Amino acid sequence: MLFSPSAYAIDDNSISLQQGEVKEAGAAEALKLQAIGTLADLASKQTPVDAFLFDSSRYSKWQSSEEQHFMALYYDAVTVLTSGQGQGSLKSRIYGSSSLKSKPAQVFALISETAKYDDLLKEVLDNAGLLKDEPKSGIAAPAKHPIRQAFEGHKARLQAEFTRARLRRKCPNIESLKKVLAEEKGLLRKLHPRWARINALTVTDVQSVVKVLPQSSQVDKLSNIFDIRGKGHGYCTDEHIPNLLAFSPEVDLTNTIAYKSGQVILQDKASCFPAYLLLGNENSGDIGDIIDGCAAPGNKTTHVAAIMSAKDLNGRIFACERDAKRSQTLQSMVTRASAEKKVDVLARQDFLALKPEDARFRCVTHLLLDPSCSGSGILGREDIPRLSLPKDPRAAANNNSNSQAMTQLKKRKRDDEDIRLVEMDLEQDAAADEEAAAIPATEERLLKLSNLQSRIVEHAMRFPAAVKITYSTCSIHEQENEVVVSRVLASKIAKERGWRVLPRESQVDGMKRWKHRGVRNRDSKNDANTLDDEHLEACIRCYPEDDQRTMGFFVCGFIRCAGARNSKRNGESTLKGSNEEDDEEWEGFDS
Ligand SMILES: C[S@@+](CC[C@H](N)C(=O)[O-])C[C@H]1O[C@@H](n2cnc3c(N)ncnc32)[C@H](O)[C@@H]1O
Repeated sequence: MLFSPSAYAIDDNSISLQQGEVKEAGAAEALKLQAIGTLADLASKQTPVDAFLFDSSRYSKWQSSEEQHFMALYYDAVTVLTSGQGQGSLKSRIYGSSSLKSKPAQVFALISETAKYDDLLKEVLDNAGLLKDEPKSGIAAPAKHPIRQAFEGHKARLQAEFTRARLRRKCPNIESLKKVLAEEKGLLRKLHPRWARINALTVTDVQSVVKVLPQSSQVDKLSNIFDIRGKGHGYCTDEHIPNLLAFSPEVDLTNTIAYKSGQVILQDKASCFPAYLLLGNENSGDIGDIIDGCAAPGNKTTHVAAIMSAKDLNGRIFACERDAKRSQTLQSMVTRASAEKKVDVLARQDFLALKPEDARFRCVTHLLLDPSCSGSGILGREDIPRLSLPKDPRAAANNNSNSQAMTQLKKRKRDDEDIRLVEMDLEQDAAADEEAAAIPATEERLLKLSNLQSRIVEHAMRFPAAVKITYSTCSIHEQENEVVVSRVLASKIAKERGWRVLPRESQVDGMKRWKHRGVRNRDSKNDANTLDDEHLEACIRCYPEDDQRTMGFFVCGFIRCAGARNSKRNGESTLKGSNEEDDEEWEGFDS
């Protein structure tokens, strides 16, 4: 029997195997076949699962190291799926494994992509009777590349069955087949757009950029970007965040000049909330300098810079990052977004070690805090597959002897290489975030995280001129969200300095209109969420896989009451140039 679709269930971004099912003869080999097909699909980036079926010859020319890389990747996938069933989610099994030769992110992407097409592959393989012919050891053969050889041996039969499977679904072409398969699996409901923020630091006219992007026709509803029935995908302008566009996930913007030159930044919609909430409503008189306390890889930092530029605000942005490697990514991202003139990267700097009374931070009025969290809102790679694959070496043979063309080519390659390095950094950061998300969110872990998160917000409240803070996480857990807000509001420093939550009615328009607000006692068992209804209204939540199609996210704004801002005890009044004559003591609010 083949690897049966009933042997696993795709649920909540994880695939869990039911014990025993995959031990059937040939199951592992069938999965290897599925893996090859899907891998071929991802490698070609233009045709779906049949890429290998129709053109397996292309892979026979590949260098052995690349072949080995491919082989290791799907052997790893088989290992993951056939061992450790019932021991945690797919993600935790991959990221927790010490025996994989390939990158965990690639193995995850391979399996989740394969899972999309397993029904079709099963049908094709079943009908081709492939495993029936090789009953003992599946389709494996002993020579150099057994799976490919076995596959090629049955190619004609597989091709015929594949065509029949397509025609049975009344699909005139591969593109429509992909769509039907996605519908069969209910994947369309789960599809996540490719969110793209147009960078106001380099672009003044959004339309001029959109014109040169793939899928440049505008659709009116978000759900219509997924409507690919022969009409093209189009893009949709977001209704909450300025300069944010949604594309179909199949649209690859990373190859465009606009992306490479930093005019377009790929950033989930929810991740755009904090900077917009922090600055969207502010005028030049309200703002001094800004600290992004936990900045890498820099999406929110560059968003802050873009809003400041669009509003013609003068302050500086201090972008603080504790981790050395991620500090480099942050610097690259700041450069790529053309934000260097506005941003001082404080590399390897623990935000908690910054001294609020340091003269450098005298004029810091706004702080954005997006600390490490459980990452439970991060969408799995089955929603956003990102797989780096070796390049087809034949593409490189396309050389030109003309020296001018060669020079241009070299330059482009250098540029591409730079982009690739930043991409790799971002990819590794994303993988690390996913890795963190794969660690079980035990009560103990959530409590530790929430302790640290509360400390970070309370530390921000100590900056003498600070008047506004946003706190955000990509977690769906109350313990890291509303509970942190409760704890912070109850803290000594918040009371002393007159901090309170930014009420919904004072929020910038797009955030005021956002429908998902804070929750109480959904998962916290310790009654630590003491927020009243008004506080909950002030909190903003995002849920993965609802009709808004964002990742899971939380953000809350804090502001300082007017009376407290003028208190001399708290340092300077609010902004640059304040005088220091008033010596009265601020006693703080009671609650
Ligand atoms: C969730 S990520 C931030 C994502 C970032 N805001 C963005 O939008 O691209 C959290 C980052 O904060 C850093 N971090 C955590 N605690 C920190 C601290 N105490 N000081 C400085 N950086 C910290 C982590 O290394 C990590 O890079």
